[in-house]
Amino acid sequence: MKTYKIALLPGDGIGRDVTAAAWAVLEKAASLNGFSLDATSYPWSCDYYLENGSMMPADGIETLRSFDAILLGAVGWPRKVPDSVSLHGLLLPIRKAFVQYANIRPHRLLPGVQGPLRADGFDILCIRENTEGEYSGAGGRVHQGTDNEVAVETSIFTRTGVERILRFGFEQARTRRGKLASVTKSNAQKYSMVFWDEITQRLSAEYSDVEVTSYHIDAMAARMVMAPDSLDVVVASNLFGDILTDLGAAIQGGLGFAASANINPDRSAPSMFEPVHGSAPDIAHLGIANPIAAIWSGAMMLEHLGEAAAAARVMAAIEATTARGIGAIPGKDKTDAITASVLSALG
Ligand SMILES: NC(=O)C1=CN([C@@H]2O[C@H](COP(=O)(O)OP(=O)(O)OC[C@H]3O[C@@H](n4cnc5c(N)ncnc54)[C@H](O)[C@@H]3O)[C@@H](O)[C@H]2O)C=CC1
Ligand SMILES: CC(=O)C(=O)O
Ligand SMILES: [K+]
Ligand SMILES: [Mn+2]
Repeated sequence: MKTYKIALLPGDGIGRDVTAAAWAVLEKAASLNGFSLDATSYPWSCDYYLENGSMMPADGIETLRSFDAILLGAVGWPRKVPDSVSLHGLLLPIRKAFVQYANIRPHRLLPGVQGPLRADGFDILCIRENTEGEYSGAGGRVHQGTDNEVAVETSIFTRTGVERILRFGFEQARTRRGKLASVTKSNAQKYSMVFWDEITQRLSAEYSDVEVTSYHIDAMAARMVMAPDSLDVVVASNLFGDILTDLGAAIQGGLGFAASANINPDRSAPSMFEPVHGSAPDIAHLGIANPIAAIWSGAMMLEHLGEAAAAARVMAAIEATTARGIGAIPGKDKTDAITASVLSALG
């Protein structure tokens, strides 16, 4: 039987609950579809940091490299470890080291889910640049603690990095409704964002079948709320994509529904699948985290592994669950009840 090796990184807070839920669903879907998933779980997290002084061991990246894919929950526990330390100690290094440059985040209303807008049929795909830009980690602080203190954080945009994410966006648009929205702020940021717009323009000639429009990030935020139907694929830098995808999550009914895939399109290293949300300290330990975002992310993992039928089975089970009203209203159903419903809907 075909077996895929999966690294599980449950992380912190609700990351642990939703990863367990997703794993139960994925294992059952695999067995129903005639393949198996072999999990190795790593405790890398803020607790691990408090015990060991780092978010993962020095050879953590090399350990992960041998897996077919990584399933992650969420990383961060700000009461004990600064978020800048936890993020730059685990999540961001994995995305960069494995060249997971395309962060794919689908936002659509599941059956039975009522978002805050009148946006029936809301269905967009955000493509977020995932390895450079505003999250490059280039910068520093000097004269700390004095009146002369300076903090500098430089966004890095490379031709390779911008071109490959835009090409990825154009390709995705081709498989959907043929529209690409490229998001910048090139009126105010006159170097990096003008550079991005120029590359968008140049590539548009190669993808003449795709209708491409450039928007400023502020106008895009309003458009996502006021005219979401006008959008199909949205491509943006690391920071802009991060913000827009929490907005997309809100429009689709909440962070508990928003899935994501950190993809290495060349398959030269493993890709990583995780919900858009974080560790949600405000609801951790209450057993009410919505596992649908994590389960959907797991379906994206199956699709990436080439198990399209199993992925479709998981999506159908999620949709059958929300269509029955289970998990459809944030906070109403327990994590376990939603998971049980998805499991039984698998068949
Ligand atoms: N990819 C990752 O691992 C991410 C990690 N983080 C980290 O997570 C921690 C908390 O960050 P926040 O800014 O509070 O964002 P968050 O996404 O954890 O929570 C924001 C709000 O959404 C709610 N929420 C999130 N997921 C939910 C779910 N599955 N079901 C129901 N409600 C849900 C939370 O209760 C909270 O009110 C921080 O340490 C942050 O750095 C944040 C975002 C992504
Ligand atoms: C870190 C974070 O907020 C994200 O990846 O969406
Ligand atoms: K996450
Ligand atoms: Mn985010």
